[in-house]
Amino acid sequence: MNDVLLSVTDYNIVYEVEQPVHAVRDVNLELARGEILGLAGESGCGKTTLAYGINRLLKPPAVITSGSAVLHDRDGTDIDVNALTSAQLRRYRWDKVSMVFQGAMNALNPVAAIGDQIDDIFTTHRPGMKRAERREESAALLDLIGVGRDRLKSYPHELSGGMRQRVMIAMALALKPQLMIMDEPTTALDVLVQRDILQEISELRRTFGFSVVFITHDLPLLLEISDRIAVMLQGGIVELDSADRIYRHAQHPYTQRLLESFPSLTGERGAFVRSGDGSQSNGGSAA
Ligand SMILES: Nc1ncnc2c1ncn2[C@@H]1O[C@H](COP(=O)(O)OP(=O)(O)OP(=O)(O)O)[C@@H](O)[C@H]1O
Repeated sequence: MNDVLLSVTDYNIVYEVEQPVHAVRDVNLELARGEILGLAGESGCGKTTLAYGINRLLKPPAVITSGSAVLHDRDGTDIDVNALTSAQLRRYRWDKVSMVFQGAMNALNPVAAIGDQIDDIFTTHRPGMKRAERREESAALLDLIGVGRDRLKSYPHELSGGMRQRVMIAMALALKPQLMIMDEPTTALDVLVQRDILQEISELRRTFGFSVVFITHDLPLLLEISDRIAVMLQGGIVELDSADRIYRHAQHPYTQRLLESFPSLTGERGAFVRSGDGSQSNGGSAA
């Protein structure tokens, strides 16, 4: 099996408005299977546009003007994302690649029990599954993500924001995708809740082997959870390296400035010193 899950090559996206906005510029990126890649950079640098491109969620006036995104499926086929027809897209999204947005928890249907909402994904995408199997899978997902199967019959308003966001993550995991794109998935949540959820995502990807593209403004948080970090500036990736090297030896002046803008990183060293194996740091505040 190819160790690379996704190859993005010479990728450009333009919003074709009166003054065209070149939102993604000549991006080249290879995402490894099982890797957590952090996407950092200030507001407007093109992070969401790039993620939408990879998931074919862009709408006019956005146009992919050149380049390609290829997903190397675990079954051995290469999927040219730009070329997918709408029927193929239905299988690609959720099945191969899923996405969790900031505030996704508010996208839950307020008048349906969460168990039924997870069940719906299986009904749509796995029509061969029997009702009892769907129920068991939904229950297992709620256990997995720390909500608990006893909540199957709960309605969204009966759950905290953190629990609702966990339900959205459970839904994103339902079909065992190979890539999860998370766009500020925990920004709206309390810092401790956020940490618990991120810890679980990190463990789950070890168990299931999916890759994560994690988008956030919160560089300290990215340094903790990412294997590698890509730093974007004005649509381009200016630096891409292991989180550890970004933290200790950032090369690009913009990355250095970005690090300096977080006093918790540049003040007393230690708060965010990552362990030698590049995994979890010894904690520190991302607040
Ligand atoms: N529909 C649109 N029409 C024109 N320009 C757009 C549109 N959507 C986004 N842009 C522009 O594209 C650029 C990239 O935006 P994008 O939302 O991808 O950045 P971002 O890094 O994700 O920002 P944020 O962190 O604030 O979400 C910005 O200059 C933005 O103003």
